[in-house]
Amino acid sequence: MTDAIQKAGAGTTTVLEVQDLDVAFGKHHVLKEVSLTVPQGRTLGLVGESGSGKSTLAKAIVGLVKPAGGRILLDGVDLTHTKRTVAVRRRVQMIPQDPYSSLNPRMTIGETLAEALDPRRASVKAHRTEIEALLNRVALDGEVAARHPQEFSGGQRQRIAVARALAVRPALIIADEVTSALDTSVQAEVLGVLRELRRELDLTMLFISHDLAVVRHVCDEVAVLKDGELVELAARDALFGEPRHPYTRLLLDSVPDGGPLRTAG
Ligand SMILES: Nc1ncnc2c1ncn2[C@@H]1O[C@H](COP(=O)(O)OP(=O)(O)OP(=O)(O)O)[C@@H](O)[C@H]1O
Repeated sequence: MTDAIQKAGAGTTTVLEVQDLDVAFGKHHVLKEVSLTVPQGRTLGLVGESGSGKSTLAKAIVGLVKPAGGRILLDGVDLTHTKRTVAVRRRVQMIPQDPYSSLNPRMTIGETLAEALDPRRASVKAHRTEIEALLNRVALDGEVAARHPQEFSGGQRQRIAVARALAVRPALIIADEVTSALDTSVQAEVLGVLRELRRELDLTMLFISHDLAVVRHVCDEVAVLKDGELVELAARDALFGEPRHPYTRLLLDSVPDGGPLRTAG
């Protein structure tokens, strides 16, 4: 870590704590001693060029990638040394990038949400009220529960994916490029829903995006990854107003309006 990194959220409960995380694929060292925290009710943005390691960090947190070193703590429990039981996996919910492949096409929206609410008793009938409330939370009508994912637009599917993540009542939501497959107007619709939910439900979120404008719109703090190293972590306004690390300044200079980042390669 460099001295450009400011500790965020002092004095609040920490939900996610990543300590000196190392991930390697063979000889390729993809994450190098990454440390960050996400306090309760806050959204941390994670930005960086393509290949900087953003998705790898998300995968390590949900247990899809095994770290070579360091620790990941969720509500103080060390996930790197804990068996990923169903109960542990439910504590972190990922909203993936692709709304077209993330929902099971054979299940109705109601069945998908019922399963997320209660895997042991995934009955739409038993959970009808909660399902309707979840759909309303993401600005959808309760009657969509009877329909299948392929009947919806990309933005609607992404809102359904948000509802499914909420249904699990996770400690942490990881949103990995949730708007990058969507048109700009639809992006705004999904981001509006997320902002509203954060306020109403006190959600704790790691929000991964290569799009600085989106991050500025949604996040409280922002972490900058460069070639697997965390070079800066600061409150949103500080990062956008007075970036301390030269690489952050470079990223901001390359997009004066805060628009999408240019990617490497
Ligand atoms: N399973 C894997 N095996 C080998 N290398 C991998 C694997 N997954 C990722 N990598 C490599 O790790 C590096 C970081 O990839 P990662 O997907 O985490 O970057 P990213 O910042 O999320 O990029 P993007 O914005 O393009 O999704 C890349 O060089 C990638 O090729």
